[in-house]
Amino acid sequence: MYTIQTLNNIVQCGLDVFGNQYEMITEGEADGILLRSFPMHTMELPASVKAIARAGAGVNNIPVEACTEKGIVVFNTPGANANAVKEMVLASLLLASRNLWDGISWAKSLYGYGDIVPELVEAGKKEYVGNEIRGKRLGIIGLGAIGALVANDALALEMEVIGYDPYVSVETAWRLSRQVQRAVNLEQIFATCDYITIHVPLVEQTRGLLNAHAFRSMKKGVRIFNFSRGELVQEEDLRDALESGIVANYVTDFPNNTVLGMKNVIPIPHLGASTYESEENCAIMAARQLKTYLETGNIRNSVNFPNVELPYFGQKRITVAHKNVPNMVGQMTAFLAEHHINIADMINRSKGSYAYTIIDIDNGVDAHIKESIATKIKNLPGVAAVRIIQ
Ligand SMILES: NC(=O)C1=CN([C@@H]2O[C@H](COP(=O)(O)OP(=O)(O)OC[C@H]3O[C@@H](n4cnc5c(N)ncnc54)[C@H](O)[C@@H]3O)[C@@H](O)[C@H]2O)C=CC1
Ligand SMILES: O=C(O)CCC(=O)C(=O)O
Repeated sequence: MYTIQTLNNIVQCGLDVFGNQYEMITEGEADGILLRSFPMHTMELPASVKAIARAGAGVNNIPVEACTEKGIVVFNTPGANANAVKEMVLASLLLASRNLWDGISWAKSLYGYGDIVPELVEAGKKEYVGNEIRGKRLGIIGLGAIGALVANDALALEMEVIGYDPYVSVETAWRLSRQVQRAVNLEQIFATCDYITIHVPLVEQTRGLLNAHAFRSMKKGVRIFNFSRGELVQEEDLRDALESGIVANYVTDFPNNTVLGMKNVIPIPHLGASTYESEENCAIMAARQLKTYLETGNIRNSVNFPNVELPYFGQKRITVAHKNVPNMVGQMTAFLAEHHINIADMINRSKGSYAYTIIDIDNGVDAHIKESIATKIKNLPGVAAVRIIQ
């Protein structure tokens, strides 16, 4: 029996993945945590927690580094909500270009004028003339799951597309149309684009990516779209750029009180991933990854540990989350050798400064011996967490 704590509303089809061997709780000690945008940074993590699954892409709401040190595996759901965000970006391109936000607000304000409303509409519509997006240049910062989808569809809308992503993955590169131009630096995007959309994670390196320096390099009248995270944009610098007209519109999925007070901001209440389809995709994927990890120790789509999969058929298994330093595996297997325990299968993978090892042992080993070996491994310097799965 495992316990899962949910920190946000998770759609039922995701919860159904767990089945009757799981207890779902909203408070208390759990083996796994399932969440969306709940801010976990100030939360006390019980020692019982083995894994955290984010039903979504961004993990800036989770204390990933602290989790890694404790051997807690953090998962996200890459690509599961990318189409939802892409569609929102496409809608926003038109929303901002055609002055739809102001035009619709004005049209609604005509309620009560009676029969002259059509006349007022025709007389007033000249205030809301916009631009077409065909032939305009779109700059995409971050060509991951979302950025790549936006790039390909913007080409289909006959935009010229240029992307910047120094870390683009091979899979994404394969999915990208060859017509997407490659920027070698951000300046190339800033200096030449009519529209700029950001699709990068919020990390220290990207915080304040759009700042005074960036705005100064941009074409006057550029329209900016932020469906990634509010903190990627330096707010006070944005205010100046909006006031001076360098930025014609800022469409953001992350409104706060400061940004709401700025002119030409189009605020959207974090609806990028809010489609029934994407909520289901994310919840199911997150739940499956969490369940698989708890039951088999196999890791798929973790942001802090490597992908590690060894087929599991109910055999005895030891899993170890540890630092990526020499002789870790040697020391672990030495403990098994001391007790004459045969290793049936084994795998070790690393990701950055951490690694993860799965050791399958022959059946028939006494429980107390397994516990004693697990304790010895746990006490090795550099080991963050040990589990025995049986
Ligand atoms: N508004 C919403 O509801 C949603 C927001 N998001 C946000 O969008 C972000 C991106 O999501 P995905 O495309 O699914 O993630 P992803 O991980 O597939 O793509 C991110 C891309 O950014 C690139 N990158 C990282 N640092 C960069 C830098 N300094 N300069 C240029 N490129 C850089 C990476 O190489 C990667 O290709 C998420 O981290 C999240 O914050 C994601 C889903 C929903
Ligand atoms: O769960 C949500 O609606 C937010 C999605 C999001 O921001 C993400 O996946 O990074």
